[in-house]
Amino acid sequence: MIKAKDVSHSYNKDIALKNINLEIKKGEFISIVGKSGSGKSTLLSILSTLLKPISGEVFFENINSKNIKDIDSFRQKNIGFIFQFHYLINYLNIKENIQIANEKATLQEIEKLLDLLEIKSIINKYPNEISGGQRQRAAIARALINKPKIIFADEPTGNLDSKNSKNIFKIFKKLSKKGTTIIVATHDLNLASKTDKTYEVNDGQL
Ligand SMILES: Nc1ncnc2c1ncn2[C@@H]1O[C@H](COP(=O)(O)OP(=O)(O)OP(=O)(O)O)[C@@H](O)[C@H]1O
Repeated sequence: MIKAKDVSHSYNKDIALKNINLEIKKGEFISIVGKSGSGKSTLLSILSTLLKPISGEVFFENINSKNIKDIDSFRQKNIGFIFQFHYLINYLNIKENIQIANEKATLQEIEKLLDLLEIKSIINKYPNEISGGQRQRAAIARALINKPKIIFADEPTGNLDSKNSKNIFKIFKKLSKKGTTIIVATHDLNLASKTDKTYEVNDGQL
């Protein structure tokens, strides 16, 4: 489903990634670990096509990411993003925050998703009225409303305690069992051990 071929990247003259080769299959739940500055976020940004590598290629179902038009449309339809900070909009309630990602989403679809994430009761609450774990789950709901085939999550539990972090990984596991491909960068080796496969980035090498 996702393939990286000889991917290297540098910022100015600093090499961030060296010759990465990687293949991720449909429905796999993958973690990327490594110490701070090792290149996890850079790899995630390149794999998700948000960042163009200096050299090498990334493919999604055989679409080369160099094919900007096709890849933009693929990204829009098929990829969901979750970040360390939730980026919910404070003056919108949770339902409205989710509708921002998909204005055609029905109340029934939103409720079903919130039910899956066990936060149905907060649908009319505002981000500053709920807990950090609930906010992150709401951000996951927003990423899921378009039914993405692939989810990229960069340190999604970075702001959460261990109980909430474990819950988020349980949700990812559930989604991957239903066929969603999930790629998570984390510094938490315990959480990484819950995924199907873990890759370590060390000084830009996999
Ligand atoms: N926008 C940028 N400009 C210049 N250098 C950058 C930029 N982003 C990352 N780097 C450098 O690239 C290397 C890899 O950074 P990256 O953010 O991918 O690591 P990381 O493993 O995600 O780190 P962390 O766990 O701290 O988020 C580091 O040396 C970093 O300083």
